Formats: sequence, structure tokens, C-alpha cells
Amino acid sequence: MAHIDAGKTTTSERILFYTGKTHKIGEVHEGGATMDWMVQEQERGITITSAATTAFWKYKEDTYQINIIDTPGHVDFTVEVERSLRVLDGAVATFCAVGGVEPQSETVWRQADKYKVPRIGYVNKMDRTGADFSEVCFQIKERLGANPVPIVLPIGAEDKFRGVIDLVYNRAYIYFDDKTVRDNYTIEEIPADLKAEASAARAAMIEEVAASDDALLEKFFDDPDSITPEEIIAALRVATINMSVIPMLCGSSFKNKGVQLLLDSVIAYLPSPLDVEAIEGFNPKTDAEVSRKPSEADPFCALAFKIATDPFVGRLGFIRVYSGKLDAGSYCYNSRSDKKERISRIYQMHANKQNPIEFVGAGDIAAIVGFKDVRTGDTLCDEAHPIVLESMTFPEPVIGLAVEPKTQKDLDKLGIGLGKLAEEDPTFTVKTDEHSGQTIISGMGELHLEIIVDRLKREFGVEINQGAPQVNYKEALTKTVEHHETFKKQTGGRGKYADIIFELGPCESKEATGLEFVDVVKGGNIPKEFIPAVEKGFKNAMVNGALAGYQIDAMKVTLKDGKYHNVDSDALSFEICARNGFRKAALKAAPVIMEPIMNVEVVTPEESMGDVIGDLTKRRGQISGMDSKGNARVVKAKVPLSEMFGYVTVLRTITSGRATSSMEFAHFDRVPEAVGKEIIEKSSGRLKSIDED
Ligand SMILES: Nc1nc2c(ncn2[C@@H]2O[C@H](COP(=O)(O)OP(=O)(O)OP(=O)(O)O)[C@@H](O)[C@H]2O)c(=O)[nH]1
Repeated sequence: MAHIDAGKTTTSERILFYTGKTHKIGEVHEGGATMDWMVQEQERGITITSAATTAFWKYKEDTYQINIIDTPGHVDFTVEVERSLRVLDGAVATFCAVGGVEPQSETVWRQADKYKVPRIGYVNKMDRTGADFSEVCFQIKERLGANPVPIVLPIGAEDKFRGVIDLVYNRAYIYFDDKTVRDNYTIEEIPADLKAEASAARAAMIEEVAASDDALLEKFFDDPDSITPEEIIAALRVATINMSVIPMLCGSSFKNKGVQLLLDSVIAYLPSPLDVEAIEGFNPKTDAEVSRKPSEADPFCALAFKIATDPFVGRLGFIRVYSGKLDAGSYCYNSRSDKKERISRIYQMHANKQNPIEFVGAGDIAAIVGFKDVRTGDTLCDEAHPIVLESMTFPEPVIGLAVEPKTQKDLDKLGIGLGKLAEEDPTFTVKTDEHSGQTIISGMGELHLEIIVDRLKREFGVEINQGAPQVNYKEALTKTVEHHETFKKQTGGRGKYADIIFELGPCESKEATGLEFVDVVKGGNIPKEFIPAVEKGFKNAMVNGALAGYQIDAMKVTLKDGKYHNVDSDALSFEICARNGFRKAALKAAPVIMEPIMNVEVVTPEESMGDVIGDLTKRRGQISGMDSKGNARVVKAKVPLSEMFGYVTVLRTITSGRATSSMEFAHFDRVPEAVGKEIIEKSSGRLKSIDED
């Protein structure tokens, strides 16, 4: 996991080669990386979808299996990082030796914190001008609040980077730059000019790991030299797994230096599935808490973390198995749908290739085929021992785009394509605008939607006409009001009649989502069978707020009283009455428009800082912090997304191309009144048509 371009894929390619998984190293910039198998990834040199593979590595006397997921760095594809960290037991946090801790490094670090994933740090690109291992370690401490402990030291830097000193074993790995050789290093004595530095760094490392191990600490004070490498490794492993220490390594993956030692460290310090505590969940039938040990003897349970479509084998469900075992050709139980699923085949994945296996067991990651209804976040288990595991949370799409097929005959194909893509990606949604009838696709950013449009063309053969990207605003109610609504229609025969009195307003809890519906109607004033229709009416109506037609995320309705007519009242009358009532009451409930606010970070040379800040302020930005990083200055700001379209081009102009920026979604906030008015004016036609409808 890492910021964009830190070198995750380049490092993964070395891992595949050194572990014998591939015969040749594929390079990202030549479009040859195995793990970046999508055409869009190869063309752009970026990772979009996380690719999984399994490799084997010999460490000391044993051979270990490592399941690897290479994740994207771009914030638009954050869903891939989120779901990967949910199921992985450990992470290699990769940093660029020049860029250090970048905005997306912080994001993925927080995601790993959220799922309590132990990690080791790998400072890549030591060959680049300005590379500085200790500066990056310092930034990890300062900016991420972690406890990085170097377990290697670089030998040389920039174009003189030759290898690393292994502080645990007190020896030097000198690499020769040959990418066709797996053992492209010799183990030598520590170079004389680095001996003092290495000895100090080693002492610091031992002191750090001994801090959490009393016996070792005693030995450290008595005779530090008597501490064996094995003792250091054992203590470091404990400290890494309990996340009190981040062992830090460095290398240059592109120049084929340092990766073998990184693999050794993955085995030595990151947890195996057996080191992870039993996983907790609850029984969907009884709501009782239950747990499963990472053992094949426990009942089967697995989490589906990704659904993907393969042109040859069809729908693939990626699962992480926590306990038990599942055979190909057998059944498992989906605790969300309460249905049994037949799993016809199971595959071990290698990027976009599949290797059929007969079963999958505790600790493993594999892909299943044959299921009817499995979605991201579902728990699959043994029907006799049902369990629901904690799912994952995904951010909401903030940017929308109207799309239509270039030729009308492609309409069905578009529907199928969008459906499949939305199934794969929980941060991508499709809806039809009630007013214009247009199909609106929404995602995490412009790049995300660009890739979706490209995939529609290549994978589903649909050429698209698209509108300009637009912000997904929301609406919120800020006051609770009472309203009385009557719906009456006298047609030829039987009429329609419904009458309701309700309170409408915001939910009490800030975390609430959806409709909170309370029914306090007394004495059957509204017959029980019509109450669900009232609820349905409100639920459907809140998709289009009363101000400008944007969705209301959460609201509370208390149905207090009403009337009905023996002949004319029916469920539909009550549903329409609720919808109409919502429109009028929502306007009284002090509605406001909410807009997505982004965390923006700009790294700029000092002399352009004034211009950068001035420009951000013009965009209604609020500067939230300033920092320096090497010679550059870092400006942090919170800026409405609507003001950030085309920012990259403007930034390039005002800084002569010397600044970089990144942004990610922060939260929704109320728009200022003047801006709100404009949004409402623009959407008046749209609302009118919803009302007429
Ligand atoms: N100089 C130098 N360049 C490197 C090194 N490692 C990777 N690169 C280059 O940096 C660029 C980005 O590398 P990737 O491996 O695609 O980085 P990534 O972190 O996988 O990128 P995303 O997945 O798109 O976030 C490529 O052009 C690599 O060739 C290194 O050690 N030294």
C-alpha cells in the first residue's frame, strides 16, 4: 500500500521474479507489469484494480506461502485499498525516498489503522536524486505518529546506492544491477566507513525492541553484544504484530536492490494467519457474538471482498477464508441473503490468470465461481454454524456524469455494462435522473469515471456521449415541522382518499442514515395495512429533496394521526399522500444544500506559496495547515469539490509546473446561501417536473 507512484507494482514485479513466479521482470512504464494486467493500467502506468497472487519464499529452512495484493495508489480507487486491508494480515507500506510521506500515504496508513493491520515500511527509490532514508523515517514518526525502527541502513544513496546493511545480522548486502538474476547480491562485511553508524543504529534498534521484552532488556543492559539475531527477530516480530514498532527497510526496486531482504522481513515480522486472533462476528439467527479460530477444524467462514468479471470464467468472487475449509463443487451459506450457494470451482489467482484448486482453507485468499448472489462484504459460512463478519465501509461517490450511448441500439448493452461495473465497485453508482431521464453515473473522481467510460467502450462495446462532470450535492433538513396533508381525487368510479398528520425533520443522531419512521397513530385512525405505504411514500420521496431535487441522506418522520375512507382509501393513496406531504413539509423544515468538501494538499516551492494560497482562497478554500517538506512547502486546505474542477491545469500555470497537488473527500458541508441559490435556480426545471410527476 502506498501513495501513487511510490513503486508498489514495480516492487511486486520483483517479488514475482525472485519467488520464481515469473521468468522475467515486467516493467510498469513499458506496460509489461503482470500485476497491472488491465489495458487501462498498462497504457497509463497506474494501478486501478487490486490484483492478487500467491508466491512462495524460502526463509531459513522453510518455504512459506505469501498471498499478495498489489493495491492502487490513486485516491479515486481507494475502495481497492479499503477492501484489501480488510482481509490482509499485514502490509508493506511503501514510500518514495524523495517524496516521503505523501497525502495518500497518510490515507492508506489510516485505513490500515482502522483494520489494525501490522505493517513494515519500505523506502523505495533510494537511487533517485534527493533520496533520504532517515528523513522518510522521521516523517513517518512526525506525520503518521508511528514508531519507525530502521532494521537496515542504506549503503550509498542516489546513483551511488549499492545495497543495504542488515542490522539484525550485522552484514552488508551488495547488489549488482542485473535484472535477469535472482541472487543478484553478495553478502559481505559492513564497509569500514559505515561501521560506526551501523553499530549505533543497531544499538538503537535493539533498545527499541527490548523495551517490550523484560528478559531482553536485562540482557541489553548487562551485555548488549550477547543478544543474538534470533532474539532480536523474535522480539521484533512481537512488536510488529502488536503494532508498537514499524520495522523500516529501504531499497530501489527498479534497480533491483533490497527486495529479497524485504521478502525475508515479511516472513520474519508480519503475522501469519495463525498469529491473528480468532475473528469475531455474530450469529444472524440469534444475534449472539461468535468467533472462529484460524483453523481448518473450525466451521467454515470467509469474507467476500471483491467481485470481478472475467471474460472466460465469468463472475469471480474473491474470498478470504478465516476458518474451516471449502471444497470446489460443494455448498456454502450466505448469511446476508440467507441462501445456500453452490461453488462450482475455486481458483488461486495470479493477477488475471486462474489456477484451479480443489479446496480453500483457513488463512487463504482465493476466487470462487458458480455462485448466484454474492456481493462485496458478504460472509460465506457453514449453514449449521452461521456467522456474519464485520464488512467494510466505503466512501460515497461525489462526482456525477450524465451518459448516453452514441447509438440508441446500444441502450441495452449500456445497461448491462453499467450493472456489471457497479457490482464490481461499491464506490460506483448508476441512477436515472427523474427529470431528464438521463443516466447519471457517479464515482470518486474524474479519473474514476474516465476509466469507467473507457471500460464501457472496450469491454462492453458501447461508445458514450457524456456531459460535464457535476458535483453530487445532497440536501438536509435542519428543523422539525408538523404538516397535515390530504390527498383526494374523485374520478368516475371509486375515488382516492388519504389524510395524514406527521412531523418531519432531521434525525437526532448524526450517524443516522435513511428514513427513521415512527408510527404513533392511535385508535386505528389509519388502518395498520396502510402504514407501510406511508413509509414507502416518504422513503421514495427523500431520494429527491424538495429544494433542488438532491438526495436527503437521513430524516425522521413521526406519523401522528390521519383519516381514511372506507371505500376510497387504498395503499397507493397513502403512498402518494406521503410523497406530496413530504414535498411541502420539507420546504418548511429549513432545508439546506450540502456539498462535498475535499482535503487538498499542495506541495509547492516557497516562492509560489502566496499564489497557491491566494488561488485556493478564491475557490472558497480554507487553509487548514502549512508544513515544510525538504525545501518545499506543503499547503493543506479544505475546498469545495465544485471549485476544484480543472485545478491541476491552473496550478501548473501559477507555479510553472513545479507544484503537485492531491485531494480526497473529507465531508459534506452546507453551501453558503448565495451558492445555494444558484444551485436551486439551476435545478428549478428539474424539480418542477418531479412535482408534476
Ligand atoms: N528511480 C526509480 N524509479 C522507480 C523505482 N521504483 C519504481 N519506479 C518508477 O516509478 C514509477 C511508478 O512505479 P509503480 O511501481 O507503478 O508505482 P505504484 O506505486 O505501483 O503506482 P500506482 O499503483 O499507480 O499508485 C514507474 O515509472 C517506475 O518505473 C525505483 O526504485 N527507482
